[in-house]
Amino acid sequence: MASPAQRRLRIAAIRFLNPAPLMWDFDHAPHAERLAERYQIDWMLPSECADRLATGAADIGLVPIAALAVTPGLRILPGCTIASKDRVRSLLLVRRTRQPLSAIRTVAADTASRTTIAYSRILFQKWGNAGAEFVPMAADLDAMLEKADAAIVIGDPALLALEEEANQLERSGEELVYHDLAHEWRALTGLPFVSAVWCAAPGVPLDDRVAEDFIRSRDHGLANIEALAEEWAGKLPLDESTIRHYLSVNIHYVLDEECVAGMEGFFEAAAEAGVLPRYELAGMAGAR
Ligand SMILES: C=C(O[C@@H]1C=C(C(=O)O)C=C[C@H]1O)C(=O)O
Repeated sequence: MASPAQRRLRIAAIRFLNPAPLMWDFDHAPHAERLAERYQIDWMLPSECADRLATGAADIGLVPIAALAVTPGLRILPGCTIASKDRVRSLLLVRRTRQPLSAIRTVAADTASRTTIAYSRILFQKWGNAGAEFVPMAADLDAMLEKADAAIVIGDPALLALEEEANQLERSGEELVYHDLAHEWRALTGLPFVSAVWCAAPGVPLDDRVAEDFIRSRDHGLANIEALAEEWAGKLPLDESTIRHYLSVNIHYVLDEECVAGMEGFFEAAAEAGVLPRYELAGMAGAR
């Protein structure tokens, strides 16, 4: 087999809307052709990105940060993130209005997620409900709420569930509360909600060019939000203004000092709550 230095780097990418700005150069002229010589992109759910890096089936991946605490040897590429500094819209806890957070016994937990599930376990403890049981399920709000008291959904299915909020009441007759988990986290901790970062698997040789390719792609993506809104309005039943707001306000793509502090706060809280093994970010500096 060719060594990683000889073959293309295998990239585990997330197939939701939110990473679209990070992926711009890999998907669009004039850089896509050159990058395709160095990188092979595979599209999948966030939890699968974590699994691929853990098993060595990918070289670099957009990895839910919770995976850092359970996968030895992952290295964070500087500069890029999927984070949110307040409302995110696509990380939802949905519960029945009549059942308060402290009374929820079972939570259907989106199998696409690693990070949001860990944040939610911490939040449930902070809400005085350490006993809530998390049951893994595919993202399908109606099916989840049939099986469990509440549901956590992330990514595109969450954005669509929020759009459907009004119809949902009509369809099921059940009044639901939609908690924006990034907003809840910010309200309780004052920290941004960091979901994912680019990571390299153990043993994968990294030169500066790799980090530069990803940072440049992010910058080009952020300069092309209008084009992305138009492009994605054809792929998802969302209007351009919703997508534009999501990509330019709800999601934050720069792994800056505040996000590094957010990650440190998350790992500290997760270890204290017994949700993840203790993990220290090794002297990471935030990007500007
Ligand atoms: C903001 C989001 O962040 C995602 C949430 C993740 C998780 O919960 O593990 C992982 C990667 C991100 O794509 C989202 O998809 O809605």
